[in-house]
Amino acid sequence: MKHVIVITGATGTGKTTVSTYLKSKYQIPRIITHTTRPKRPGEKNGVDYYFETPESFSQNHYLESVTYAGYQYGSSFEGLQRAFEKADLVSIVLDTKGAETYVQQLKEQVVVLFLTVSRATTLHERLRDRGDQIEMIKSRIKSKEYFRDLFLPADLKKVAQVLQNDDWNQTQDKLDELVASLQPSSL
Ligand SMILES: Nc1nc2c(ncn2[C@@H]2O[C@H](COP(=O)(O)OP(=O)(O)O)[C@@H](O)[C@H]2O)c(=O)[nH]1
Ligand SMILES: Nc1ncnc2c1ncn2[C@@H]1O[C@H](COP(=O)(O)OP(=O)(O)O)[C@@H](O)[C@H]1O
Repeated sequence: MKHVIVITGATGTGKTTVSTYLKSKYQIPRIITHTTRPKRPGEKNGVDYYFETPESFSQNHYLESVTYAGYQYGSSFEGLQRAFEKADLVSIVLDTKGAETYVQQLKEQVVVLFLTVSRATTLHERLRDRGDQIEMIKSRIKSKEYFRDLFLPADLKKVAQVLQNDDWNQTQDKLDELVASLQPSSL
């Protein structure tokens, strides 16, 4: 059976870093999602996201879509299919609302990884160090979606694995264990 690792949690907890690690170490492709958010420096269309206008965003077929801090984000059926053509185990980075929908839609095909850090102020520092514009950081951390995603939603408690991403070396060890548990012989 094909599986999707859904990586979720608040902005700055390390979701993209985790998906990049899974891709580079284990060739686990990431489902590329669509957004109307402006590109950050260094981001590439078709690699980090499919960057859309509000008009082009509405043309795709979504398994789920959300508004997050004023921009639209959505994961298309085509994106999921493209990733499954490459591998039986793939990942996707979603807000917690998207993670809930993925669990409802794909059920036991989904493995949820909820990322946290022990101090929320660490997240602000990470966003600044990542090079996000100060105005973007301010509006992001004021958004209700940012606050919501600091906590694991009740309906994901039974299915999610919580990963505290304070120390990157420890996180890598935990990811290595997770991937080993998902190898075909263990499933
Ligand atoms: N539900 C849903 N969330 C998404 C999708 N694509 C990205 N996200 C989430 O949208 C939020 C904002 O993403 P982004 O602007 O890239 O900020 P970042 O989390 O700071 O890197 C994050 O929680 C992402 O995980 C999607 O297709 N669907
Ligand atoms: N364990 C960690 N320790 C220190 N910095 C980290 C750690 N994990 C990720 N980062 C850094 O924090 C920033 C935010 O990570 P990112 O993966 O972009 O988060 P998200 O996708 O959840 O918004 C990036 O600059 C990343 O390199």
